[in-house]
Amino acid sequence: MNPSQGFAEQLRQSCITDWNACVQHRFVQEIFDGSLDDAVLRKYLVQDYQFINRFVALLGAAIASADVFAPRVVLSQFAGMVTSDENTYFLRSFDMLGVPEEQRLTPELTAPTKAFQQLMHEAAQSLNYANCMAVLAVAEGIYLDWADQPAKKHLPMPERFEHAEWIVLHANDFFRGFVGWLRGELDRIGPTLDETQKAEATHYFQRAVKLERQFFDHVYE
Ligand SMILES: Cc1ncc(CO)c(N)n1
Repeated sequence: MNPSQGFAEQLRQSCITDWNACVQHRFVQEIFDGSLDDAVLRKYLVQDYQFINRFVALLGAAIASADVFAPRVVLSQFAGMVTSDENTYFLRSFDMLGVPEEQRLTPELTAPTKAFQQLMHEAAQSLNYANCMAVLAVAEGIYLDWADQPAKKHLPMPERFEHAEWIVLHANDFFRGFVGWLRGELDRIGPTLDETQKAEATHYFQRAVKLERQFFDHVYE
């Protein structure tokens, strides 16, 4: 690892192949050009709603384990967005795609969804701020990087809200600010960690990046 980079960028560089595979994924190409198959989108959203469930619990653990008040405020405001605008996006998309109640609440979980839930559960249970922030920085950092990429900036938005809104939820000033803040927090806490804690947070980060890639891949299987 290159110590002249901050902790956040060192972590990202340590899994750059999988990170970039997510940013350039077929799912991303197809959501931007509106060609995403409804069956693929439906599988993705049904599984992702179960991801979000644990993700909000992980935000709670990060709020609980933060060292000072300021990060609790930022994380709480982000939790507010996920449980309002983002939650209603899922519900409106489920309505549009005709997803029944049982698929919204208790679908059969796929292997990547289960593994991601397990990872977030472990990070939350550790009640260790660095571990929680490592997983959050992956989940939100990859989503910012695919949704907000310069190459896509001048494309017209896809027509359907199920496509367009999923992009805009991850490419707006609030989200940019939040992800920049997450990266800054990792840079702030990285140098305070001993080698054991640093290795643990790194492991969480790397597992999360692998799972992000598997999650995108598996909606096409
Ligand atoms: C799998 C996955 N990773 C990250 C995000 C962004 O919150 C999401 N919605 N789903």
